[in-house]
Amino acid sequence: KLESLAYPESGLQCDDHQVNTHILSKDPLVIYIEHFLSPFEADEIIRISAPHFTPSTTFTGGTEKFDPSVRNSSKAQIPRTNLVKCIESRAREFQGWPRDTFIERLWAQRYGTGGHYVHHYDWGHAGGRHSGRRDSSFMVYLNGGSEEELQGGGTNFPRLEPPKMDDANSVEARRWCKFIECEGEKTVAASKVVDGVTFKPIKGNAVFWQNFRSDGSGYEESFHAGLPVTAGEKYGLNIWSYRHPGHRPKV
Ligand SMILES: O=C(O)CCC(=O)C(=O)O
Ligand SMILES: [Fe+2]
Repeated sequence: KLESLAYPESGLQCDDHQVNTHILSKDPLVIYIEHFLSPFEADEIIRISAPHFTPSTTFTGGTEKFDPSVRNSSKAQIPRTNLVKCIESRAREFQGWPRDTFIERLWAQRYGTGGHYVHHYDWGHAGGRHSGRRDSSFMVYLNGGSEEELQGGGTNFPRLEPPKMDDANSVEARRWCKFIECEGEKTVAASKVVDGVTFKPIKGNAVFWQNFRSDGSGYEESFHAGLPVTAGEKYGLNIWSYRHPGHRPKV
């Protein structure tokens, strides 16, 4: 992991950027972020990633494998343009510039119809002889929001408790059902019904969550999946924050 960190650049100039945050859970911290990227930024990430896509792999017991039954998508390491560096910087700022924590080089992901990523943790190698850990994750949606463009492909957390909603007309339901799948929606019927909370892929929006407690133990609630895309194509952006106490960039 240490080889693939994107160190912040001093003197980087970025425009101010505003997001809307919706807290789904405080422990673990899980936040749905509206407008994490502007539509222009989302399009630009897709454009500069396009030449770099290769089949996605997974790691089991230290070996890299391509297994479409586990993860069926393509991934691209994104070139570090100024726009990308500003998004890295935004992701650090969002978390309060945590100590000893670095953004990993950004990856774009593309799922075709039928593409998916089964339930997993983003923990990577934690503990043992590895003293670093993938502390937090952002899943940023680069497209989606209309049925013509994309159906299915939500990000599901089976162990998170859905927000309390007394009825479909409550303040909570009217707020949340824009961003998570609610009972009776077509989107749920299109894939199979799954437990927990499923965030909708909507262009520019993101889900942020914490993978570890401060004592270093992993959150079981951070277990998640990219549900199958049932129509169209889905583009996502992964932003992982790697915490490694004592690590400093080489100068
Ligand atoms: O595509 C998604 O919604 C989730 C992707 C994911 O979990 C990952 O890339 O680690
Ligand atoms: Fe993941």
